[in-house]
Amino acid sequence: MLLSIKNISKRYKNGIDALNDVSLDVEKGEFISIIGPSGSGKSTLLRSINKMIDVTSGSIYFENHDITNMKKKEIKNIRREMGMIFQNYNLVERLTAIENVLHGQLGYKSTFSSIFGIYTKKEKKEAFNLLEKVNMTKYAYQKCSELSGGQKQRIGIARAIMQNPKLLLCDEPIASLDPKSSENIMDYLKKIVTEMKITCIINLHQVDIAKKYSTRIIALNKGKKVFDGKVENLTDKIIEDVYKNEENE
Ligand SMILES: Nc1ncnc2c1ncn2[C@@H]1O[C@H](COP(=O)(O)OP(=O)(O)OP(=O)(O)O)[C@@H](O)[C@H]1O
Repeated sequence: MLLSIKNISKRYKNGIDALNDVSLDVEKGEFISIIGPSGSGKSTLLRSINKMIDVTSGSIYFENHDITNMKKKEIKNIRREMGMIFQNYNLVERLTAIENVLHGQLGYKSTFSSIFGIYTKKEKKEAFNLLEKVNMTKYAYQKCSELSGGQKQRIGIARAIMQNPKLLLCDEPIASLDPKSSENIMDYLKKIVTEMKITCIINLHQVDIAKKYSTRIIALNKGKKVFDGKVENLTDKIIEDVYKNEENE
């Protein structure tokens, strides 16, 4: 088991219950989409997994280690194992595409090497290989501020994979993209994680995309898990129920 979440709840300081007794087990190699209306707790769930926030109760196990109450130093080690892809890309805009991909290695470097951007030949080769996988080699030396959204997200994928993660967490990776670029990004993502056998959990607004690419879908509503199963079991009726109260949110 790669990840095991047992009965987690999250109450923010303002009293909002963002997660309510959520449990799930993730096996290696799964491609899981998390769907649900705005405010249902999707981002909170991902942020709990990579320890950006602490849960209020319950436990999280990563590779059978209890990571629920980890200290800061240990969290750094865990984060190396978990790549992140963001809606707003989180690239360093003034740096080139290849420099951003190399940044994926920062978690493994000494402070000295990271400050001076010192990378080995092997790391540079690996970064170029990844640029090739997302078909961005010809933009290697272009500043990220000059790239389109879809191109930026391709760099975001390469950077996350550069980190050599066991788990890839994607928080609305296509929410800022048009439908064509969205499919393009999902194609690259799916191809790379399948090829490299990386487990993937992805927050998505688009149910059709979730159905097309996932091996399993989890639906949240008001912080509760209301569906967890194979794509073929996610009926239109269930989808309707999951999103029923969205207009009231
Ligand atoms: N840092 C925070 N402090 C207080 N409340 C928060 C915080 N982050 C999220 N919330 C609240 O927790 C609930 C769940 O939010 P979350 O962002 O996890 O939902 P989501 O499903 O990812 O939504 P969206 O699809 O709109 O991104 C919402 O009611 C939100 O307002």
